[in-house]
Amino acid sequence: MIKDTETILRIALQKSGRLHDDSMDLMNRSGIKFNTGAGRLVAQSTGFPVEALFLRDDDIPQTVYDGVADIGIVGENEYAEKGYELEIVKHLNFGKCRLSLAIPKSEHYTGVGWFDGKKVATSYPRILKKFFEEKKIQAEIHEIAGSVEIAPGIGLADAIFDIVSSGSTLVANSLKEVGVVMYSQAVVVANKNLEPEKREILDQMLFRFNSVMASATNKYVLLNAPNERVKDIVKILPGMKSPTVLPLAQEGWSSIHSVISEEQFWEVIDQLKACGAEGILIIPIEKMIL
Ligand SMILES: Nc1ncnc2c1ncn2[C@@H]1O[C@H](COP(=O)(O)OP(=O)(O)OP(=O)(O)O)[C@@H](O)[C@H]1O
Ligand SMILES: O=P(O)(O)OC[C@H]1O[C@H](OP(=O)(O)OP(=O)(O)O)[C@H](O)[C@@H]1O
Ligand SMILES: [Mg+2]
Repeated sequence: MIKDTETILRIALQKSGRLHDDSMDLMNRSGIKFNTGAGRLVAQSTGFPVEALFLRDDDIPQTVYDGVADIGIVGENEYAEKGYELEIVKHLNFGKCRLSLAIPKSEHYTGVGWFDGKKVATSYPRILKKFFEEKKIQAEIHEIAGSVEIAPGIGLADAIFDIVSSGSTLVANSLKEVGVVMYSQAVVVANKNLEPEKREILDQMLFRFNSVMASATNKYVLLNAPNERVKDIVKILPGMKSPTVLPLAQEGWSSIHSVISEEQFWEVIDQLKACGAEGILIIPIEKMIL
């Protein structure tokens, strides 16, 4: 239970952009709602001791490091680029992308040595510098804040190092991806010296995040089967503990209930049907307490 305390946990969230909606959605589904108004940069939560600071994602790592915010939600790419030592307390499974090297489509790529003597435009100079040092590549790194993908086309650089997700930005700019340097997703980062009361609020928040995230990837399965096939079906459907088996009004038949990950479900559906399962229903789960 949340103690009657004055302590408030401050969380830095992206003000607008790729991570904003998913971050707010996760907080909302965790029962942490903010009384935000248009353009507000600070917002209190109703019913949970949390205050949000809405910032540009570039500023989140330092804000958490300095202790102005206690925790933050930011891409691993931005965290790695800024280089402040923070604790990654949770991977959030959204904002998934990679930081990649890309060159003009017409170029013949000969391996990482291609970059020797070349000029590479990026918003992630620190990560790229480290990568080139490790590979012993002498390249010029040209830092730009945005629209990196147009740099080769306008003669500003020979290549780029930028975020790739679907790859459509690269295709639209006649570039091709030639190497992935890091994979990234949104993470919760925390200041390394959180006081115990704040750590307790953080743990309660992470418990809620875990419940919400588990419910998103799991489904409740209901199906009917002849009694003599129940044993075989139970073997296929492990469930959280073990499936629930209830008698149907119709003699000789049972209803089987279980929880299964969506991925697993597509793998076992044919086996279930082969075992005589009928009337299979897949139902979304609102929250899942692990
Ligand atoms: N196409 C994408 N697919 C998935 N995740 C992405 C994509 N582009 C960016 N991200 C992730 O979202 C983060 C924020 O991206 P966004 O484009 O909103 O950044 P920004 O323009 O620097 O925003 P800000 O105005 O806050 O500085 C990135 O650092 C990365 O972790
Ligand atoms: O591989 P893709 O799916 O095309 O995604 C990659 C693009 O997504 C991001 O930009 P965003 O669309 O967020 O716009 P921005 O340049 O304004 O940040 C990123 O900076 C890339 O340009
Ligand atoms: Mg930014």
